[in-house]
Amino acid sequence: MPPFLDLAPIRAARGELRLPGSKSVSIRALMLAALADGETQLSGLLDSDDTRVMREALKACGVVIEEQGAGAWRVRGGLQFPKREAELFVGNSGLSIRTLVAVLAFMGGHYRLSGVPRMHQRPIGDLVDALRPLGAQIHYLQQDGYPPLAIEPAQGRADAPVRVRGDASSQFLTGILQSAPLLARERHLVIEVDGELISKPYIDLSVALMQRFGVTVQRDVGASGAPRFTVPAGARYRAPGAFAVEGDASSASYFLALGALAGGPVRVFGMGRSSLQGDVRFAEVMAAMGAQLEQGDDWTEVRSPGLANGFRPKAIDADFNHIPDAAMTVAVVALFADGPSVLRNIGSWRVKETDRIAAMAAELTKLGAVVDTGPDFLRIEPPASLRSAAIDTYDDHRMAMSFSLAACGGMPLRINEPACVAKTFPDYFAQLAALTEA
Ligand SMILES: O=C(O)C1=C[C@@H](OP(=O)(O)O)[C@@H](O)[C@H](O)C1
Ligand SMILES: C=C(OP(=O)(O)O)C(=O)O
Repeated sequence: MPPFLDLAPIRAARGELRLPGSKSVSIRALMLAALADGETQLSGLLDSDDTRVMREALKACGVVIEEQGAGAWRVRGGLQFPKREAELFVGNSGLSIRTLVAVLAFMGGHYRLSGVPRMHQRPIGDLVDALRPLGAQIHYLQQDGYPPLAIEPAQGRADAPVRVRGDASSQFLTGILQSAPLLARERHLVIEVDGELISKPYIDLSVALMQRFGVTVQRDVGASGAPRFTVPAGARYRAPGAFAVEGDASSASYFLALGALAGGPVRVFGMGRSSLQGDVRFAEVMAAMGAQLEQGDDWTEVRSPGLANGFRPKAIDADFNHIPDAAMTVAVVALFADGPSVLRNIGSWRVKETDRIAAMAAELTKLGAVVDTGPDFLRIEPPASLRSAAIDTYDDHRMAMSFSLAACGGMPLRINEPACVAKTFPDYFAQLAALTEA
């Protein structure tokens, strides 16, 4: 891809799209299939940078993963990975490194995990701190609390409940949950969250997928009032035979927003009422902002009169902790709203692909918005009319995808370094072009 992409003003958009597979479901399904007794036939798996690093990491651990056609992979699993020594590169996939570390800590081998420079600035200390009392031998290779890491075989184990913090990322808890069958061999495993838990729907997704692979997680509330999870002794993953990955609800958000801004109707297939991902709730945000929404089990459609016909989204002031990824799309839709919008409780944005609060504020400002930020919020006052700008993307796929929607503002727009969309949606711009009229 060239170093920049010039987008013509988008006057109208309509049509249908089959969504790429969900990143969150694909990466979970690869890990669970790798740990499950038997063979799993995965279909609809996302093919992108994030899923490739996960697949390659598991293969480097000796797991047999074979491609059988587009999105179709056969995984031969087992509770022990065959290779006990491996160097793993995880790019900038937070979900991959956090779930790999929790599992590999109890595999009895020697592993090293590293990523791109930004990955080495993304925190992992809360996960390591939770695993060490269980005997995990995890060493920081550069800076305490951050990758790269070295893992040695675990030694000894306290028989106490696992305590994990969940206020920087929910992925630490997801990692420990997924590794539970390695830890609950003789006794129940109890995991308690210390303090606040963010991004909760991703935990619901983890528990739902573990169930699909044969492990039931009991949920209740511990003595301190914090969420508590129990996995029974002897729990083992069983390959479900076939497993179909649903469409990506975060990727859907760009097209649903397109339907809202450019009129639509835009219908996405692969995500609807029966989806497991929390980001399906982005569709409700479009409805709250004044667009019309229709949904079936496996599809979602958004339409509106369109900006070109005088439609203005209603401003919104809400807590977006439950949909941190799709909330970036809301921030760009807010550029066109009938008043200032506030996105609250999005502090986790600061430690993702980039500092997303700072990046979002800088680029929205280039387009003419007046933006205010705090540790965990973003306030966006829309401009009377948008200025043309060259948008920097900070190697963040969601910066590139969400800002492409600003082209609905009637002016040309440049997206710098558009190739970063390869993290979760390699052909995003081709799909966008297919639905839009300049
Ligand atoms: O578990 C998951 O699949 C994810 C959890 C979220 O991260 P945090 O829990 O760090 O907010 C989300 O931003 C990420 O893209 C995917
Ligand atoms: C934050 C994201 O991913 P991860 O944490 O898995 O790198 C994302 O996809 O927006």
